[in-house]
Amino acid sequence: MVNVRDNIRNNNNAQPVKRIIKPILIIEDQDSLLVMLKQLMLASYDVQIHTASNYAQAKSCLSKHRHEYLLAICDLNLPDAPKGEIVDLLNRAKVRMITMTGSFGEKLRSTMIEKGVIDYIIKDSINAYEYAVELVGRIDNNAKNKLLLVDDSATSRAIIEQMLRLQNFDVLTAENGHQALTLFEQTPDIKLVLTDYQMPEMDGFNLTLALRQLQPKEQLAIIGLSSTGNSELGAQFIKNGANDFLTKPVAYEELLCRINQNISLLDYMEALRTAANCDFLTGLFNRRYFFSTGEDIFQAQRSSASQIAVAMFDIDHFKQINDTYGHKAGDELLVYFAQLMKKVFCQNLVARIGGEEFCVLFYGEQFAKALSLCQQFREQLAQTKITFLPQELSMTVSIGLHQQLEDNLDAMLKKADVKLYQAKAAGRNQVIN
Ligand SMILES: Nc1nc2c(ncn2[C@@H]2O[C@H](COP(=O)(O)OP(=O)(O)OP(=O)(O)O)[C@@H](O)[C@H]2O)c(=O)[nH]1
Repeated sequence: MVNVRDNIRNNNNAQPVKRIIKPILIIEDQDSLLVMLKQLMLASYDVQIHTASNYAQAKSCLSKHRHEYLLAICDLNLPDAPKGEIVDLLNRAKVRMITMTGSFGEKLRSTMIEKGVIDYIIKDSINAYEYAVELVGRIDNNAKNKLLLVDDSATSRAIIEQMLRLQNFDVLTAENGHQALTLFEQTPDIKLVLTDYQMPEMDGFNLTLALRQLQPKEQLAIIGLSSTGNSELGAQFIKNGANDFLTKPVAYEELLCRINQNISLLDYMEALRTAANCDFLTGLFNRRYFFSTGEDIFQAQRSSASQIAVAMFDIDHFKQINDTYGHKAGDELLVYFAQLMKKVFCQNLVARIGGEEFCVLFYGEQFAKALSLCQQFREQLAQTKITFLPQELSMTVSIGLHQQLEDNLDAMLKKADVKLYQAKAAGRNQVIN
């Protein structure tokens, strides 16, 4: 649990407000603290907050809403329940809780863990409240993270699963490596695998090796579980491709710290990948990604004697749109344009390769649809009115489509570019192929 240090943090109010769908219950008898916590929560999240100043009010809230709450943040000592009875009440209502108290003691700490609280926070500074607010966001976010727990011991599996569910993770379980692999292949969005070593059919090392064939360390975290007294095992797990390891029996706080750290690292890597490969304004792939991935697709299609087509798109008179309505309006139109591209060309490689220039690579079964999809996109765009108050704006696009295979992707793009300029010269708002 956390003993929060008293250092002053910069409050960055520029951060966007995150929406939390399920309401939160705050139980606190001191009005000033209740108001402060509520304000901190509302500054960070768009969330509905219910409040209670004592045990009786909390009971009344739970009787009406207990199935709805994401969690409760509760003061342990309430005027009408001074011995922490609120924890049992929340447990009976099956509502997850973060407890807050003015004192810290080892006995209290272990009691809180035994009673299944998410976290136990000492109210010693503003940081404690900020930590609680941050934790709420993480718990809400955890529902989006799929974890696979692999252990042949039903008891150990049940204990760890309960710890993970307490933190709101989406948990899948398997009894051995084979089962885990099958589940993983059916559920590609699993983010983290927690695996025991000794299991029948396929052990943790072989599972780790097999998973690494499917996903690299930057996209899937694997944490090995090794038994106490076998220090070799941890190192072997890492050598076989695991990101981390833990000793069994697993301590709740250590498990969560390791999982959170590994997930944060994956999220960070994902953000870096997005920043490197995607255009900031539209979210489409950028020029660099288009050329590297496009070249791989080109070579694969060529070696299998498959056909491939490339289309270049350029918005008509875009400078005029910027000059008349401003750069912000221009940006909005670019975002709309990109969204429509994602929708119409969803099965193809789409990228923004310049200011108002976009590219699509058609391959596989999509090759035959290239011309009709380009026509459909051009027509739909021309018919759309985009609201940019107080005006309604519209735009058209010229498209050059090249469908004959050339020596390389670059040569195909050059041919598509020539056709694009023919489309511009012929009066714009048309596809030349
Ligand atoms: N708003 C906005 N404008 C951009 C962005 N990137 C490029 N542009 C603008 O796109 C315009 C492109 O203008 P031109 O190359 O002259 O072409 P055009 O006006 O579209 O004319 P044609 O292509 O001949 O139909 C320029 O005014 C750029 O400033 C961007 O990210 N946002």
